[in-house]
Amino acid sequence: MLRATLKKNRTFGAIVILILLQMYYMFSPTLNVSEKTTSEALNRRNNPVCTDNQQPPRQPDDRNKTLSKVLNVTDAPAINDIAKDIHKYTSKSDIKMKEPEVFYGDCYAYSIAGMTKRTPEIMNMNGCEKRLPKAMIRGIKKCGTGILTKYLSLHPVVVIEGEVLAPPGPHFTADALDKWRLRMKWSSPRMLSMTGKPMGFTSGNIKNLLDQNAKVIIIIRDPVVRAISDYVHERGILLQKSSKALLPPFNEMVIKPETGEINGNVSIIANGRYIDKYQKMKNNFGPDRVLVLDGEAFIQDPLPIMKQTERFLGLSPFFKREHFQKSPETGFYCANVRERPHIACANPKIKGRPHPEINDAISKKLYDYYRPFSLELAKKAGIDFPWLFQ
Ligand SMILES: Nc1ncnc2c1ncn2[C@@H]1O[C@H](COP(=O)(O)OS(=O)(=O)O)[C@@H](OP(=O)(O)O)[C@H]1O
Repeated sequence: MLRATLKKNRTFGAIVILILLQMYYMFSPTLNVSEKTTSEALNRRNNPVCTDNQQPPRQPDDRNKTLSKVLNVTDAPAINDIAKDIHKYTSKSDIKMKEPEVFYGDCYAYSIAGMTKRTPEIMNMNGCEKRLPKAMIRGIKKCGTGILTKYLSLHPVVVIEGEVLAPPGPHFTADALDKWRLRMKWSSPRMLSMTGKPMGFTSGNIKNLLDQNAKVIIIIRDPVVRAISDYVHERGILLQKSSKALLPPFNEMVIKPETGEINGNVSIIANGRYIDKYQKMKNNFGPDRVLVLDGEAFIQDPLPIMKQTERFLGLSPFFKREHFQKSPETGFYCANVRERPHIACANPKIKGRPHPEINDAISKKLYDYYRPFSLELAKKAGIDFPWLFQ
C-alpha cells in the first residue's frame, strides 16, 4: 500500500518537473535575443546598405574595390551607382585633373592656359632674344587689327606683341628704341618678331633704326561700318565706367548741327580717312613694304587674307581651311589650331557686337563724305575692294 502511494507521487513529481522545464524554455529571454540577432543578420546579408559608421573610401582609384569589401557584394552596377554618390565626399585634390596638352615652340610653350617662357637653358640654346619687330600692323581702330594679330600668332614662326606704343617721335634715340625692343616677345633667329599698333611710326627717323626690310600691314574696312563700330565701342567703355555717362546719339555726334554736314573733326569720322594713314606709312617704309588688307573680306573668310599676309611677310605657307571655323553663335570665325590652343574666338563682349541701325539719309551722307578719300586710296595703294567705291 505504502509502496503504491510513493510510486504515484514520484510519477506526479516527474510530470510537474517536466511541465516546469517546458515553461522555462518557452518563456526564456535568452532564446528570444538569439532569434532576433539571427534574423537581423539574415536581413542584412540579403539587403546590403552602407551604414553611417562605414566611412566612405577617399581614394577614387580604390573606390569600387573598397566598396566591394565593405558591402561583401560583387554586383558592379550597384557599386557604380553608389560610387557616383561618393563624389560628394571626395575632395577636389582627390580627383586627378587631366593635364592640359602642351606644345613647344623655340621660346614659348603653348597650352590652353596661354603661352609661357621655356626654361633659360632651352631659350639660350635656341638663341631666344628680345628683337626689334621686323613687321608691324598699323592698327586702325575697329578694323580687325586685334583679330589679325591673334591669327598671325597662330603661325609657328611668328611672335607678335599686341598694343605696344612706339617711343614718341619724330627723333627716336637708340636708348628709347632699346626700351621698345625690350617690350617685344622673345624670338629665336628663325622667327619673325612683330608688333601691332606701333603708334609714332608715322614720322621721324624710326625707319632708319629698324631693319631695312621692315614691313607694315594696314587692315581697313567699310569706313561707315567702322564709324558705327567705333561709336558702339566708345559707348561700351562709357557704360562700363558709369551707367549715366552716355554718348549722344550717333547722328548728333557725326553731323554738324549748324550746317547738317558730316563733322570730319570728330575721331569717329577722322579714323575712317584711311588715305592719310596709308600715305604716311608709304612715305616712311616705301610702297612695296606696305600691305593694305580688306577687313570686310577678312570677316567673311579669314583664310585668303591670312594667305595673302603670309606671302607678303615671306613666311612659309601654314594657314589652312581647317584653321578657321565659323561660330554658330556669333557668325564670326574662330581660330582652330591644335598647337596654339589658347587662341580661339574673339570675346563677343568687345568684338562683333551688334550695331545700331542708322537712318538712310545719314548713311548716304557718310558714304558721300568718305568716297573721295577711298577712291584716292584705291588708286595710290592699287587696291580694288568693292566697298571702297560705294
Ligand atoms: N573673327 C572675328 N571675330 C570677331 N570680330 C571680328 C572678326 N574678324 C573681324 N572682326 C571685326 O573686328 C572688329 C574689331 O576690330 P579691332 O580688333 O581692330 O578692334 S580694336 O580697335 O582693337 O578694339 C569687330 O568690330 P565690331 O563688329 O564692331 O565689334 C569685328 O567686326
